[in-house]
Amino acid sequence: MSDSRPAGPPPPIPLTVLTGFLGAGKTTLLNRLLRHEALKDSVVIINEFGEIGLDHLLVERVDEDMVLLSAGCLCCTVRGDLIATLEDLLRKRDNGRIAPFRRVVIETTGLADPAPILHAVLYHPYLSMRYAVEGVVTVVDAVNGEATLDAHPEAVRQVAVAERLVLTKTDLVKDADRLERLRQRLRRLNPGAAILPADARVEEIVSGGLFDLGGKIADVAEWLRTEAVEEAERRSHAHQHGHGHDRGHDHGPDHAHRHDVNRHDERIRAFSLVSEEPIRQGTLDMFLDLLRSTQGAKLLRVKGLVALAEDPEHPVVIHGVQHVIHVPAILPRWPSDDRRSRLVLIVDDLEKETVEALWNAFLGKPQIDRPDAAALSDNPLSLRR
Ligand SMILES: Nc1nc2c(ncn2[C@@H]2O[C@H](COP(=O)(O)OP(=O)(O)OP(=O)(O)O)[C@@H](O)[C@H]2O)c(=O)[nH]1
Repeated sequence: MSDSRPAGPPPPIPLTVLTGFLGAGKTTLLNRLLRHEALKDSVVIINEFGEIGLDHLLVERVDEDMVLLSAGCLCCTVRGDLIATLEDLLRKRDNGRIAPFRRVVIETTGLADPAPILHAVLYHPYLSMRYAVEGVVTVVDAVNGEATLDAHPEAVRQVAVAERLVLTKTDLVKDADRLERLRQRLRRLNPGAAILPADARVEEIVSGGLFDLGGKIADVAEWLRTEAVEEAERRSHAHQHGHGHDRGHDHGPDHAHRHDVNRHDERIRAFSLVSEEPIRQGTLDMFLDLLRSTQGAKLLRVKGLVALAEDPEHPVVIHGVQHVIHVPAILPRWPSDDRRSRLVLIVDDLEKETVEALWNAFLGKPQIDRPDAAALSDNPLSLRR
């Protein structure tokens, strides 16, 4: 029997989460994004508490839950379950009841933690095949940003999990030092995220991630940004071991903050783990599994590019949020000459040494007074602090 349908699953649909604190400028940015050709056939999902002023955009009702935006995008409001909404969209798309949208943008409410939204997709066996979570874009208001970060841990987490940070309202801040202080704080919270101006090109804001608009692998090195994380680690390390003698150090306006461990964002840090040698699949799985099960709540974000010993030519992309670690893609080739396995972790109140000890133990790197991999797998609680 002949079957003319193309073999294999359809390419995954890129999904972007747009977040940012109340009034930061999410809707303003979204409106600009949706006017761009690249986002024309998008679906926008807005959760029920989102006070988004869509009236001027609406032209036509598609069904009771959806409206067609003038930009050629569909918009729906999540009243209940996000998973059900994402499934329903696929069903309607697959049976031709709605146009074959090319991207989903989820705009969260200002107080939302974006992690559960990423979980909903990454953890779901079917949705994780059909949607490609491209990442989180977090809008930060330059006027209120510092005060918001001080007062609201949700805002700190929104910054920490982002792939890209868009700084709005810089036109209202005349004090360049103040702006630089905010930028430095954002860089400390999430050194791997690009900080973009509010008028950045649309392609930079939505497509600098793991997947391009056609669902293909895009610039993974940019997505990972390990160099930025390593540089931030070096600076922080140099800072702790002598004041101001490293080249990157300055005693700028943020200096005093670095020693104030009571600030919520002092608990959040980013670091990288590197291996020069390819890693066996089983070892990687065990490491990630143990990390996830023992430290999941403290893992805000895990990203990585790993050379597997079984197939070193095709690096594996690791993508995780808290206790969910997902392997979305095996790349057809290395994105650059750097073929080291690299993991970038953004953690809340977790010491690098704890994770590094686990990593080294699994990779068989000898350490003083540390158990080896066998001891760890025999007693998975042995490294918990
Ligand atoms: N001056 C200036 N104003 C901006 C900028 N971006 C947004 N705004 C203004 O900030 C206000 C809030 O913007 P919104 O886009 O509604 O913010 P939001 O994050 O969607 O707000 P909520 O949905 O209530 O959380 C509006 O009055 C915007 O016009 C900017 O870059 N510069």
